[in-house]
Amino acid sequence: MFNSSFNFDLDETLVALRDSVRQFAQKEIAPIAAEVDQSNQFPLAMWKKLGDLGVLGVTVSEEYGGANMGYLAHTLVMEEISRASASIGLSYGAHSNLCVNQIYLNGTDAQKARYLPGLVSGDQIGALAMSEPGAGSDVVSMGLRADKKGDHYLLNGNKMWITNGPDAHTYVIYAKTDTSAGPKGITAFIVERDYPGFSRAQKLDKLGMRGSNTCELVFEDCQVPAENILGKENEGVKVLMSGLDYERTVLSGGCTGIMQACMDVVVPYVHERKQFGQAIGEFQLMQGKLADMYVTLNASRSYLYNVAKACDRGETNRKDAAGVILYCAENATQMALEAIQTLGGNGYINEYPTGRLLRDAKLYEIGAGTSEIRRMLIGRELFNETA
Ligand SMILES: CC(C)(COP(=O)(O)OP(=O)(O)OC[C@H]1O[C@@H](n2cnc3c(N)ncnc32)[C@H](O)[C@@H]1OP(=O)(O)O)[C@@H](O)C(=O)NCCC(=O)NCCSC(=O)C1=CCCCC1
Repeated sequence: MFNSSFNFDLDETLVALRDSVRQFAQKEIAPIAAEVDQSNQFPLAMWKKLGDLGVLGVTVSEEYGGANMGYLAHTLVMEEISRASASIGLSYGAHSNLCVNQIYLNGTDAQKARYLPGLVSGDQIGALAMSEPGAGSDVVSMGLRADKKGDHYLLNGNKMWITNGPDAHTYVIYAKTDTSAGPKGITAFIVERDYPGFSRAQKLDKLGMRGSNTCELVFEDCQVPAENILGKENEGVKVLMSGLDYERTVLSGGCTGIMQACMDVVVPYVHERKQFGQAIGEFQLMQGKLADMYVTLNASRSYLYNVAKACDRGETNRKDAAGVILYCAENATQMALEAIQTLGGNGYINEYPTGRLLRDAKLYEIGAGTSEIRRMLIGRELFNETA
């Protein structure tokens, strides 16, 4: 393992949190990373272990069992778990940020009391569903309908590519309560897996992140009590958009975790691997690769930790949330490619983790908004604010 001595101005509490999660992740998660990838299966016993570690509600107040440590802390946890296994990191992020944090930020006291303790302890698993087969980048055009019938809503339609979908007990779902009102007709709901009319379709067979379970969700006259609206009726776009800013920030820790995992493989390898009578790390071209990886990881972390600190100050913004994940995700993919190149023939066989790191990294250029959507959001905002 390679740990940089540069500490990015993290205070003692954050360093202690990062180090304890690192210790746990290297002991409990790293040894099963290849296995969960090969088996295409998240290890369900991990949820309780993460709950016992106290990291499933990092942004949640103590009242609901959380650690109340904020977004930078959450990002550091995401990074250390993803460094050990990007798949387990992704499922962790979907549970703790997309589901738990959305309920914490937008829920009523009754909703928070009902759902958060079980999700934070790891007894329950959480997911969030926004994308649909026909609404990915253009998520606001979603077709899942929610029609009011007395004291409940009837949901009809599908959600697609849902992380933790096969296993979750609690889902944050976005649906159209007014199909003629565009973004002003979207409502967020909390859906429990046992609600009548709700089902999970088959698990998806993905290129990477194979240890993170993903599926399609099906709603056929699914009955959801009106009290399960998260936020206000027809104001779900606010929940969705602000959630994306936090999601893009915290999930960027998945990218820096993958970059760190690349360093963890490459640094010892250039010492051990001998060619032309010497360690390949003696060659300047290899030292150049090391230098580029180190600087790229530091630059990514610097941007990320600063955006996470802005979230902690209540100053999150769409441009930098999109910016940080754009930068970190593309760097993670490039770094995984360089790690494969550095290991040569060994980098290309599955005995080494580099191929998995590349397959896992690619997800972050697509999920939580594609690179193209991120560039569009940043460029449009920059152009408009400088007009
Ligand atoms: C969603 C998006 C940003 C939409 O763009 P447009 O240009 O239409 O957005 P725009 O015109 O800016 O806005 C629309 C309306 O919305 C209002 N509003 C915006 N922010 C807010 C806010 N904060 N509060 C209240 N209203 C807001 C805005 O006013 C507008 O309404 P109006 O038309 O004026 O009536 C889009 O660009 C995007 O980003 N797609 C990727 C989705 C995407 O990221 N999925 C990923 C899902 S998959 C996923 O997350 C994971 C995958 C795998 C791993 C786990 C996570």
